[in-house]
Parts: sequence; C-alpha cells; structure tokens
Amino acid sequence: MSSTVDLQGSAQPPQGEPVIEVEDVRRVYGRPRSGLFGKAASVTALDGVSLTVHRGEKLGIVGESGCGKSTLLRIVAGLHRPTSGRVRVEGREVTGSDRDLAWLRRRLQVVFQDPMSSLDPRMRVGDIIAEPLVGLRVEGDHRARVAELLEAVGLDAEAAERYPHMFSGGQRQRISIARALAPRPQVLLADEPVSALDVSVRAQVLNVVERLVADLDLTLVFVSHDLSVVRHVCERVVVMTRGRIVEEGPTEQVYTHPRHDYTKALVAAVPSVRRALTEERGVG
Ligand SMILES: Nc1ncnc2c1ncn2[C@@H]1O[C@H](COP(=O)(O)OP(=O)(O)OP(=O)(O)O)[C@@H](O)[C@H]1O
Repeated sequence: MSSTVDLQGSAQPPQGEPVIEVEDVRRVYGRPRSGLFGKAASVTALDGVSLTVHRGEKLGIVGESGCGKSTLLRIVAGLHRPTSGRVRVEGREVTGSDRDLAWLRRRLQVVFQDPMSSLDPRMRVGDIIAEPLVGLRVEGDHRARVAELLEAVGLDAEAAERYPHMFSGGQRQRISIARALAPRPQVLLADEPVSALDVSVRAQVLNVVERLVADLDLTLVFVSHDLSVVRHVCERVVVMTRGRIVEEGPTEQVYTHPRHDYTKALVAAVPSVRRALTEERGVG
C-alpha cells in the first residue's frame, strides 16, 4: 500500500520518497508441543503485510493486542526475521546480518514500551545514551553529544552521572528517546512508548517525541493500541487485525469514516475518541 485513499476514493499519495517498504511479509512463530503427544502449534503473527512509509511521514499502526503490531515493527528494525516476504529501508534489504544491522542502526532506531527493562540498571545514564555511538563507532565528542541529547529531551546535564532507577518512568522514557536519537537516525520506530507510563506524564513524553520528530525532520512509525494517542501524533494510520492490514488512510478520515467493520468497532469502543469526533465533526 503506497498511497492513501480518501473518502471519495481519490488517491492521495503521501509526500516524500519511500523510506520503509514492507512487501508481503509473513511471520509464523512456532510453539512448543503441549505434552509428549501434543501437536506443535504455530501462530501466524503476520499474514501477508505490505506497507510503504514515506520520508517525513508520521504513521500510526493500531489494532488490538496480539494483532501483530510489535512483530511488524521488530521485523522492520531487523530484530526478527520474516518467515517470507521482504523489507527494505532506504531501498536496501533488511537481511539481519551484522553488517546490515550496523548500517540500519545509523538510520533507524527503536523506542520500546518499557523504559525500565530496556535500560541497563548497572550503567550510568550518560553511558547508556552513548552506547549506540560507541557500538556504531560514531566519531566525535560523545560527552558533548550526550549533554546535547539530555537537554533535547528536557533533562539536566547531571543526569548523565546517575543510574536509571533514580528516575521516574517518564524520565526513563526520555532517556530511551535520547539514546535512540544519539546516532542521528532519520527514522524512529516507537512501540507503545507511553503505554507503561502514568497517564499524568504520557502527554509530556508524547510532546517530547512530537517536538523532536518535527525539529529533526524524522520519519516516525508509532505503534499503539491507543487510538487517541495515535490521533494526536500521526497523520496517517494503518489498522491491523489478526496479522493483516485491513484499512489505511489519513487518521482523521479513518477515525471519522471507518470503512472496515473491524475499524468501526475499534473506534466505537473508545468513548474518548468517539466523543471528540462527535463534538468536532458531528459524527455519531
Ligand atoms: N516470540 C514469540 N513466540 C511465539 N509467539 C509470539 C512471539 N511474539 C509474538 N507472538 C504471538 O504473535 C502474535 C502477534 O504478537 P505481537 O506482539 O506482534 O502483537 P501486538 O499487536 O504487538 O500485541 P501486544 O500489543 O500485546 O504486544 C500473538 O499471537 C503473540 O502471542
């Protein structure tokens, strides 16, 4: 899917060249046998997913838990291999080889849901943020870069000397964002980046993401089960269920005029989104 379709059916190709191209990707996970004579079950997490993300786009991926959102993101990031199908980033195939991953990490970084488990508790924050710079052998003054990144995410420079457990959940996610941005990627993948946070700090962290994506002109892919968060951040959305994309388009259009029954149910199930749409657009 390389273009969006509006309500009247006229194609509106997103601006910018393709940065991520996902082509008919399937991913089947094996499950161990249940008992000695039980059958080995398998789960089809992705069942023929195709998707193009264009330079500078902010794309949301929504769907219920287990629909395959994280698997798709991890395959794009080279962390999982597809069972079949292909992924290209800036025209180069993501193969999972060490050489390709080093190339990919300079261009594309991931922020995960749980900042506690993704930050090494034994490392100082400054070393955590500098880790990708060291790993990718990025030249330059790493200390200065760390200070710049801490400021960019709204943390004091002294944070570099402290450890992750000394920070709140929201601050830890700011640290994760700083680390992801350290090697100056052009693409940021975010997997439920605020879902593990207290409601009171979600908006602040989302604002940090939005501001940095705008300032640095990043391409953003934002996975969330929370439709209102995606509405806030992303101009285009794809809707997934059971390992497939069933609908895509500009976020406002998909939310106000969902075409697929699954999207209709998804939108109807979120009172805050339904209320906002009703008030703003007179859509019931
Ligand atoms: N490592 C794994 N081994 C076996 N099955 C897996 C594995 N990872 C995911 N799955 C299964 O694949 C399906 C898709 O999972 P995935 O995590 O991609 O969905 P999701 O939409 O991101 O859900 P959630 O938001 O709950 O993480 C689910 O049925 C899940 O149980």
